[in-house]
Amino acid sequence: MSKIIYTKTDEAPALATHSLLPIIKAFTKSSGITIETKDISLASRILSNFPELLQENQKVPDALNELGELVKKPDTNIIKLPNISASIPQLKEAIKELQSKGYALPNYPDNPTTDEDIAIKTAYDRVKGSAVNPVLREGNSDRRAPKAIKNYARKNPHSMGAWSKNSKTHVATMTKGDFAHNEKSITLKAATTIKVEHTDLNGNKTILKNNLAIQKDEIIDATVMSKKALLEFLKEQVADAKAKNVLFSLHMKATMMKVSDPIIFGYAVKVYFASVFEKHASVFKSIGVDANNGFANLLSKIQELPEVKREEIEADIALALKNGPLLAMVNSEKGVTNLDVPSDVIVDASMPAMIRTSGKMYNAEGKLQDTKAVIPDSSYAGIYQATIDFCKENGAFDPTTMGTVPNVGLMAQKAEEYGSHDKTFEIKADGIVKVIDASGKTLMEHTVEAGDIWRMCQVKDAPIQDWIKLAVGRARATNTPAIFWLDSKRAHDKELIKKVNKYLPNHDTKGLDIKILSPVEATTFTCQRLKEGKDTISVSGNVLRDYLTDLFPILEVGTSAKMLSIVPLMNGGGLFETGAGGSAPKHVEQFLEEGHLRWDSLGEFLALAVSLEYLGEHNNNKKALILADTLDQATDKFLDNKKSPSRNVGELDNRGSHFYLAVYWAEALALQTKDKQLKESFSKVAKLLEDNEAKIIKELNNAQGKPVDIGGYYFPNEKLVSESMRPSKTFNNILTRIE
Ligand SMILES: NC(=O)C1=CN([C@@H]2O[C@H](COP(=O)(O)OP(=O)(O)OC[C@H]3O[C@@H](n4cnc5c(N)ncnc54)[C@H](OP(=O)(O)O)[C@@H]3O)[C@@H](O)[C@H]2O)C=CC1
Ligand SMILES: O=C(O)CCC(=O)C(=O)O
Ligand SMILES: [Mg+2]
Repeated sequence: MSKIIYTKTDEAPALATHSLLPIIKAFTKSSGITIETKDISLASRILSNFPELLQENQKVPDALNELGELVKKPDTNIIKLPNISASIPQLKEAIKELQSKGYALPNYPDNPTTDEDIAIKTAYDRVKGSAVNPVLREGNSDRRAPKAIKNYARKNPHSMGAWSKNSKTHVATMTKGDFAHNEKSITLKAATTIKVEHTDLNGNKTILKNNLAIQKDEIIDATVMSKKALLEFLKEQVADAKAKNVLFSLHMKATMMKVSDPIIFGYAVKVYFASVFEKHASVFKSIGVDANNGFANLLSKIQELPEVKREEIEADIALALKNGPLLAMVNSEKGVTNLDVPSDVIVDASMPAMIRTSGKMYNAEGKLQDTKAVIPDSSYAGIYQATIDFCKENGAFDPTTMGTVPNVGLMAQKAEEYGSHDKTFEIKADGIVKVIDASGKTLMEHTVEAGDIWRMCQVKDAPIQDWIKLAVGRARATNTPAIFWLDSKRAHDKELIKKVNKYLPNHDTKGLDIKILSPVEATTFTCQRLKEGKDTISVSGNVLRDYLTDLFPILEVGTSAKMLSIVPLMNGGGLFETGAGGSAPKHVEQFLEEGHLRWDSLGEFLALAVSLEYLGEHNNNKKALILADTLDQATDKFLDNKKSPSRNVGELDNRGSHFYLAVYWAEALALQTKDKQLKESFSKVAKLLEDNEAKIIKELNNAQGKPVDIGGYYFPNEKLVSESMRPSKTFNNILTRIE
């Protein structure tokens, strides 16, 4: 059977799906292809965790779990759109919305004490943060900008802010006491089962993790972020930002690093507003202010207080803001700061956006200003400073001439930091944390203090071998130099370098240019080549995969939404991610306010083409191959004719862009000669679409310019969304008539 699974997710990509999916279904129906949808939206993931509390008609299947099984099967073919990785504030909003719609869900217990509350929190924590991608990614990552996209950017460059040598923008990162400096790493010679044990100063032992199976040849690391060192660092940075008159901005990955980074974020909030937190400590405790959920949590909690108290605290906040450095803003019009919500500023997207904008962010007056970008852990922060240094020295990159940086990323089976949440702990008491194997031998140990964040990461051998193979394959296929971004001075990378040296000789690398450079050296080397118009493959671990596949695409083509993002699954199937970015909450905001959706579905078009090609080859479905080929032609024409959504209301938006893709796809199918049925059928469709173009565009554009009600945010009303995303009766009728 020829089946493609299309994921239903959240926010802008979910809205776009309501318009695009009916087109995809209509175009593939006659080719024996089934498109099945699986709902992995945040709302659906919440609901599937509490079947016992829901009425029969409210229950939803556990689609994520089903997909998690399917990705291990050889013929699976999934198109995965970006989904929300929920921070606690987002999770709470989603729960509230579902409760208001009659779903008897419990509140999120902040400080559970009873067994029942602990069980509820555990269930919600399964949904929290980046809960989807690590489950589906049973393969490594191959992300690149296709030629057509690069050519388009070269001919139609996006704006790039100029860089000045005098820019005061810089990255601030820790020089001691962080994860990078405390890391220890080993490769296991034999399979074992380990436990993680904390012993306090009185000799009391607590098992933090038990029975963790480790495979032969697996690399494990352990490290710790010192709370004291972190606080000292944050205090220095707040003072230094004030002294240098630059914006204070914090760039974390509180969504993906869902245990460690909200805690670090919370310390930044507490340090910035230290005077307020110190003066009102007992009041904050009584109303349950949780800085880890952001400054907005404080603002909303104090609403519960009597007016006099609230006003006193508000005055103290205003004073702290006046005395402290200016804060980078997420939305200056609405007064949303960089410290409001931990998921508003996510390092992979936020740093490139800043670099693209001359190294500036917005201040409270809505003006761009130089910035101190605070990235506490120094493991990867250096790549941004190196990029900033390069831009200061050489000026901004020029999209019309610059090369490209595809990435091959080690990602499979929850590799490295992005699989560490279940092994990350906020330490309760001073003492020692040991990783102990099945024979009782201590493999690694750290002296810790209360409040430190200890974590362990794993990466299995098979994914590493697959990653090296993929890197060589891409270098060979494109005859492009490949750089392994690995630091010979870092404990984890040392182990990885041994494996690269061991497994590279298994491949034919004759004539290929393959190097290992530290991330900072690799950045400078790659940027230099990039500027000269030369291409360089970055072969990186999981975190740098994430960072680099936003950084370079945003500089090269304006957005990572235009990336081809393939995950060849290790057991043979294909996971085709759409773009390399996220679910664009700002786009939903605009859509709800003015009925214009600026989401660009290019990532979906690219993913669909490779998914159809995969299906054609693996299921011997010739029609699927024709659909793939003609879709690529349609995408080329779509770019040539500039049919991407505009940012402005009243102009072509996501829906109109889908219409043009349909026109060009039908035309390409009508022109091909390999399949008579497709030719005949789509000749009629193409004609109908062309003849009705003006009418359809009018119907689509008429739907803009007014607020839209879709009956919810996380769990909108399907009918309302569908109606608002498919406002052209003429277009809808043509689609139903495709045979
Ligand atoms: N694969 C996945 O599932 C991923 C999920 N996420 C999740 O997405 C959410 C938002 O993350 P965030 O870091 O803000 O990053 P986003 O990538 O969603 O947004 C950053 C900006 O990139 C631009 N952008 C992104 N995609 C498109 C597109 N298709 N068309 C046009 N412009 C686009 C938009 O710029 P502008 O506003 O200027 O138009 C947008 O505001 C979070 O919940 C995060 O966890 C993030 C990354 C990957
Ligand atoms: O899963 C997430 O939270 C984000 C994933 C991401 O940013 C990426 O893979 O590029
Ligand atoms: Mg990313």
